[in-house]
Amino acid sequence: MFPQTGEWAGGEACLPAALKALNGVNQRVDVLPGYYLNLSAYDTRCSPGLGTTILYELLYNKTFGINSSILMLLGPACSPVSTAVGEAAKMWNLIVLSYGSSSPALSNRVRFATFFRTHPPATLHNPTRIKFFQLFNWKRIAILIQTEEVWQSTAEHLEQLARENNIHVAVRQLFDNDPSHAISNLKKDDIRIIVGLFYEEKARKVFCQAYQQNYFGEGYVWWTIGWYADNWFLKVNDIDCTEEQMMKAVEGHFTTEIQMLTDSTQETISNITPQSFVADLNSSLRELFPYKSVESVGGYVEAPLAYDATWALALALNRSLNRTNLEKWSYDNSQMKNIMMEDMENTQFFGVSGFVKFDKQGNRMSKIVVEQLRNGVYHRIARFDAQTGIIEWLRKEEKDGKRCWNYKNTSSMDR
Ligand SMILES: CC1(C)CO[C@@H](CC(=O)O)CN1
Repeated sequence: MFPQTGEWAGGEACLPAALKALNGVNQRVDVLPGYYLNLSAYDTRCSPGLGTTILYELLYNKTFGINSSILMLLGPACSPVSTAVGEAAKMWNLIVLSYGSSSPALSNRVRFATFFRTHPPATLHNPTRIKFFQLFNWKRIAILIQTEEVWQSTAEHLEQLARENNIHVAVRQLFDNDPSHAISNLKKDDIRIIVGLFYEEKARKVFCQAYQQNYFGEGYVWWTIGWYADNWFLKVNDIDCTEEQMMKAVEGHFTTEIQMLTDSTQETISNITPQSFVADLNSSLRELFPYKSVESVGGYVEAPLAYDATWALALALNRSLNRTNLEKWSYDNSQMKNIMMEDMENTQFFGVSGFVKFDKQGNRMSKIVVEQLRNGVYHRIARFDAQTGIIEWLRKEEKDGKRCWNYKNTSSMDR
């Protein structure tokens, strides 16, 4: 399931990436020997209703020319579609492997018993936020949340981690469309460290309000999401602030985002390096989307996750060959589903998105990259691995952590 339009058209780049992985799998004699894996792709348009309809057609009407059961589902991408399809799929013992869904709700193993994902949940940002608060002895924070399930469940997880690490969440402000009241409450409570959980369009409204209420500058530390468009704060046509005002409001804020392409130059499971994967994908995307820059093709950043998800499915099926007969697969074969679940949980390999391994909730863990905006440009300053607790500083002047942001007096920020 690869959305080509809708809220997030991630399938634009992720389908070509998945097909490249499939091609690699089918060329290997040591993976699924004697079998040829075929992928039938469908555009869900990021719609839960359409995704559920496609699932039903695949399972029953065979109108897609499929004369046998589908073994596994690659996708959906968008969280709302994964929520609908992922909850239904378990009724047919169907393994679902998403490459693009970030909703923390999908970690619920009761609702989504057969759901796996190579795209980590949004909650993965939280250990990194806590790590930095500890580094700078920031004991009192606030969370500003757009009323969307993905952000509210991320906020709940962040509050739980904060409590466990003696960090006080002094204010938790929710807003739907207009953040002005929430911002004035943060200012009234003299909050200095703010974690903002909202989509890009709302981020513009938040920082425009912060400017108008003079709630910005060196005494305030904003933490937001790193996967907005690079110049998101300059798209001022939907807010009543100028570009210059927005530049002032957003200056110095930090972002966290999941690292989806490894920095390694080592060959991956598919015997190619991550760099040659990118070069190959770019040339394909230039042909498919000649009027777009490759970076602006939907799902470009997540394409490595789709490539690795395809390899993960193939390797899991390959493992199951030793214990079952794929020809015997049918939707009422729960015993075989259990074998495939175990094989998914035991599948691990080095892919183009880094090391791939699924935890008991079907989630894959990754590193988190921390950036800071300075004079309108994002600078990568650190990378954090929540599993090892290791922080890598990516710029030497930050090594001692003291001169990171040349604030004259950090004590003003630990209030
Ligand atoms: C980082 C992002 C853009 C988060 O949303 C994901 C889509 C979703 O969760 O619906 C895709 N990747």
